[in-house]
Amino acid sequence: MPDDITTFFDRILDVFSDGIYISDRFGKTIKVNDMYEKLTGLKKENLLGRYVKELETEGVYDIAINPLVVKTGKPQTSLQNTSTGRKVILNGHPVFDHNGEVAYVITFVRDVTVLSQLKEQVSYQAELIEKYHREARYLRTRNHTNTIIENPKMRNLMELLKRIAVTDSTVLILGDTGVGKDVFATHIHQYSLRRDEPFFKINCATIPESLIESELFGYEPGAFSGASTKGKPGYFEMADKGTLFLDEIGELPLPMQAKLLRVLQDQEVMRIGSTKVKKVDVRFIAATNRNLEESVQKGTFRSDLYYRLRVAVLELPPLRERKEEIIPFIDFFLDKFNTKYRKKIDFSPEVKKLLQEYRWPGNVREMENLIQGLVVTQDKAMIEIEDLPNYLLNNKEMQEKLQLANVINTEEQSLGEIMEGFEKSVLEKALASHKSVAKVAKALKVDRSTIFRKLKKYGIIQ
Ligand SMILES: Nc1ncnc2c1ncn2[C@@H]1O[C@H](COP(=O)(O)OP(=O)(O)OP(=O)(O)O)[C@@H](O)[C@H]1O
Repeated sequence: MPDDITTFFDRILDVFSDGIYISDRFGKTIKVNDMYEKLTGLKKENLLGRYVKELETEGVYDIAINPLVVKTGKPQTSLQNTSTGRKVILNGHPVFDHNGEVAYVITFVRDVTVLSQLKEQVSYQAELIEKYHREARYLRTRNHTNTIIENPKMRNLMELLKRIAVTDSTVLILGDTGVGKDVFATHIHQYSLRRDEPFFKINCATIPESLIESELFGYEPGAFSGASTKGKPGYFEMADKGTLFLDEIGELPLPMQAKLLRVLQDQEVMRIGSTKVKKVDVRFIAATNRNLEESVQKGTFRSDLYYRLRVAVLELPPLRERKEEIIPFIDFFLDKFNTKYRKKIDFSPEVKKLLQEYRWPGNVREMENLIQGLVVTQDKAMIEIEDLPNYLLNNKEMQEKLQLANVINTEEQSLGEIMEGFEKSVLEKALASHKSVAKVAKALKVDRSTIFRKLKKYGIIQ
């Protein structure tokens, strides 16, 4: 007996490479082709005669578009997750009766599991690229110095650094601007077990307050107006397995301090606009030139965060308190910039002496900039005091030190000559402030005739 048209119709449907699902205007399943079974893992006999709403309620699939097609009379598209874990794209079209009413809905179903996996992979790769971009950007801005100048005073600090580095604990680095907090943070990472993992730095003072949260936590696509449609991982996620250096932590706004504390404690982050919590494994190093204890008292820094951060503290003294490091630093930077600019410039002993006496309010950074400036701008082989920028010489304290530096010249003078020079400079200073021989004698507890004789001897009075 020849097959009837209905049987043929079924076979025709089975030829399609898309899944086909036909329901009537009430949502009752009328026809399902072979490909639909294959894509969804659902059997025809379990679907035919069943209502799509029922199937949706039972969780056979998560979304049905048929009711919307019936309601609007217009084609609809949607993404459906089937109970077998596949992702399919649905294209539902209305089929009208002679009254113009929707009689059937025919839905074409296409498997996009691979496509969506690819999409996920592409967005994962995009995140990786972003991460490497940021890392490269940071490395480019870093000075390529791996040297930490070590001398007996710094050795204790270096030993502490190495001991702390391997413990994986949070570190707080304290010190004035330019003392080398950044350099020390990098070294902690390099001496740690995470040395082959990423190292990121974020400066809490330079990121606008409104952006700090999204920079740290990242965001989901379209999480807020102005957010990228792709979404973005934050520094906490990007530094996963590695180290995150939070510079100028004292400038972090209070609401962010609370959120940071939670991350430090739980090692969990949630992107803005997401409901998913992500575990991260980050070692934190924080640095500040602020007195955090004072900030805690003033209420601008959370005490719980402060105590959580100060598990291990590295306190870097200002350069003026590390005097024995000044000459090694001068030699280090001279060598660095002479090599860089192909020059052979040196400093005279007087210049070196003067730089040892200088206060260095900008610490190592100030010295680095000074030496770079001199190497770049000077042509002579030996830099003398008069070649130094005025600000170094123009303050009273420096003038006095300079005077003293000129008095003490151990290379060419005997002890007697040095002492005489010193005595002369003390007497000049005393006479300038006390104005009379009698007062100088009284202040220095020496009789008047001795003072008078010495003032004459040194030519201070006639
Ligand atoms: N021990 C060191 N050896 C070599 N270079 C150093 C050392 N310490 C600091 N420097 C150099 O001095 C400059 C300032 O250092 P760094 O940026 O680490 O200071 P900082 O304390 O982090 O400053 P800020 O508080 O302003 O961020 C850098 O160019 C750095 O390379």
